[in-house]
Amino acid sequence: MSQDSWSNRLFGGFRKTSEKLTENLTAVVGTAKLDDATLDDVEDALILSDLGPSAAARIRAKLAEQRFGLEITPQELKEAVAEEIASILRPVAKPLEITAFPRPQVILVIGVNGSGKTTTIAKMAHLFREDDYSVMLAAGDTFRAAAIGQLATWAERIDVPLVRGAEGGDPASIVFDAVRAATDQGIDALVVDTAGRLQNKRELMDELAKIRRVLGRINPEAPHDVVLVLDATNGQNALAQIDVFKEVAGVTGLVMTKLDGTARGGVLVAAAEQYGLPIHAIGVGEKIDDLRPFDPELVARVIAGVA
Ligand SMILES: Nc1nc2c(ncn2[C@@H]2O[C@H](COP(=O)(O)OP(=O)(O)OP(=O)(O)O)[C@@H](O)[C@H]2O)c(=O)[nH]1
Repeated sequence: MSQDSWSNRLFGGFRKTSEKLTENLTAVVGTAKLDDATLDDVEDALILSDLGPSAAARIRAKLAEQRFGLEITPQELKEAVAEEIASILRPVAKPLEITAFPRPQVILVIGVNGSGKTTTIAKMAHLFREDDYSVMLAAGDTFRAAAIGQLATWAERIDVPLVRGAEGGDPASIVFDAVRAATDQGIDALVVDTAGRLQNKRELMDELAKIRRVLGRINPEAPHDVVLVLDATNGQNALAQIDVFKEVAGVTGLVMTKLDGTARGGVLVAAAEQYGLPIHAIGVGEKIDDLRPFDPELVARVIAGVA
């Protein structure tokens, strides 16, 4: 997809988030001087738009430092906010790169059911292939037959090999078979789906620990990545999931999905500010090419409503 059509898609996807933030910001400033009361209102507007208290305080402090007592128009305010959002997003924007040697790079994908995990796996596979990497998928979520079936449908649709077992099978043994097959076939990236049963933390933790042990026996570096998929529509609750999964699985990076059609896209900024984990990509739709590595400058402008 061309950069232009992706930015259009992004603007469309983030429309609700950006409308909410710009409405909140525009309500604050007429052509007022930036005083304490206005800064309080700006901070509140940012919190209301899900950017989180910590990012809001940081942006407020920066605005105060640069413009306190000066007149500011709504447009200037949006531009200043965009710049501060970009400075929060820039350090965490890291595309997932295939660098493992020996191959394959093993990427565990975790997240609660319904977060968009399976769809994201297919989209990630598609992105890797666009960069000429070979990909294999492993259906490590054996808890539900539907999860295996859904991954199989995607694998077929995008023509990528899939290693799967029976419902209720041992995920670690599927992952073991998958790594062996991927190694034999010289596959670059092995993307592993996992169960998302957060309700039973102990079981999930044991399951992931077992997958890690098995992987470690084949390749001490594996898994190379543990990517947490978050659903932006969950707002602040998505942040709580980072805490839990960090504890259960040792997250190395994030993908945030469903940024289209939600007014809660500001949570991306909150996640970046509060956790500092790499954000590999963002999803703005259900189609195969609706996931892209994220460009912090563009996303910041889109969120703040600066065209
Ligand atoms: N609008 C939108 N929908 C998405 C996005 N990513 C995934 N979805 C949809 O969200 C729903 C859940 O996605 P799945 O990929 O099935 O999620 P999962 O986490 O694997 O969930 P289970 O299949 O229940 O384990 C599907 O209808 C997807 O099409 C996105 O970026 N935007």
